[in-house]
Amino acid sequence: MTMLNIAIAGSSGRMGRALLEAVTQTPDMRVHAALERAGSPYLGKDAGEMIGAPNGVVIRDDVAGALQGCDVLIDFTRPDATLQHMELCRTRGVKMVIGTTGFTPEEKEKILAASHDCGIVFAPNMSVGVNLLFKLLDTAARVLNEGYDIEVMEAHHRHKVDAPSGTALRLGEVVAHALGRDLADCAVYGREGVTGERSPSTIGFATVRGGDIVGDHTVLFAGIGERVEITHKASSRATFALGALRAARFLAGRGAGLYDMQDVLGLR
Ligand SMILES: NC(=O)C1=CN([C@@H]2O[C@H](COP(=O)(O)OP(=O)(O)OC[C@H]3O[C@@H](n4cnc5c(N)ncnc54)[C@H](OP(=O)(O)O)[C@@H]3O)[C@@H](O)[C@H]2O)C=CC1
Ligand SMILES: O=C(O)C1=N[C@H](C(=O)O)C[C@H](O)C1
Repeated sequence: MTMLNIAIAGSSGRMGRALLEAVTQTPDMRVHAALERAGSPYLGKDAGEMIGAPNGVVIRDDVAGALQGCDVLIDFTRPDATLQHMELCRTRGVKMVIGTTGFTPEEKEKILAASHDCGIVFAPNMSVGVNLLFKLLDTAARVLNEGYDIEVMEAHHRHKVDAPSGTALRLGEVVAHALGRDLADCAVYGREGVTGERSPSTIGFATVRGGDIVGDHTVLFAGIGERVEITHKASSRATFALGALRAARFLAGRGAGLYDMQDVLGLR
């Protein structure tokens, strides 16, 4: 059995902890390094302590050092941090799984450019269920292509900093692509005041933030006399973490290039 050495960025975060737990329980992977930002109160602590299973891996902030001997860096942090980590991975040929959301189009271009030098899986949602949803949605949008108003609704925990979620935006992109539209031209992000009647060519987005909601997404097709709703609800971050580990294993056997979970799951 070949062991994969995994480094985890943002290891004390919500996804960082879920990843520590998942890697610890995976026989062909080991936690090679656990990273946090300079000044973090977690630096110097045993990473395993955060999940109640000390493992001797000390949380550190020197990313370059952590990448030595590392096969894949898994990064669920913030766009600025991910891009900094990516430049170090790029020059060292370390593969990367990027789960961070909230990138600008220009930042996404940088990820594409870096993928010419190292393998990167970049996906706003690593769960199998949501990636199946993307497939189902493509079919639904092609069938319900006239007479149905399309709205994307999402709900997340109170700590989430970006909106709409990366997943909601991808859901919108899938629908727009299936209908031959460009999301940038037809998206409506929230409504207020006297908005006028709904334009049929728009794709609307609605965002809810509260409590500990892990992540709910619904795409609504509202027609005359019927509604179709396609929904996914995540009840644990383990689903995202396990998807990220599948992505890391997928990258192990591949060269440079930009992939997403559709590639990893063979759904393309
Ligand atoms: N693709 C997917 O399947 C999923 C994607 N996500 C995305 O993952 C990201 C993280 O989510 P979540 O775990 O809930 O967030 P958290 O805030 O819980 O964790 C983020 C971690 O990144 C660290 N971090 C932030 N900025 C920096 C920096 N500049 N340098 C180094 N480390 C930094 C934070 O440290 P500190 O606390 O010190 O700021 C923290 O440890 C979000 O973008 C979210 O949308 C989430 C779930 C699933
Ligand atoms: O921040 C989160 O928590 C999540 N973020 C991702 C997104 O923005 O789509 C995926 C998941 O829904 C959880």
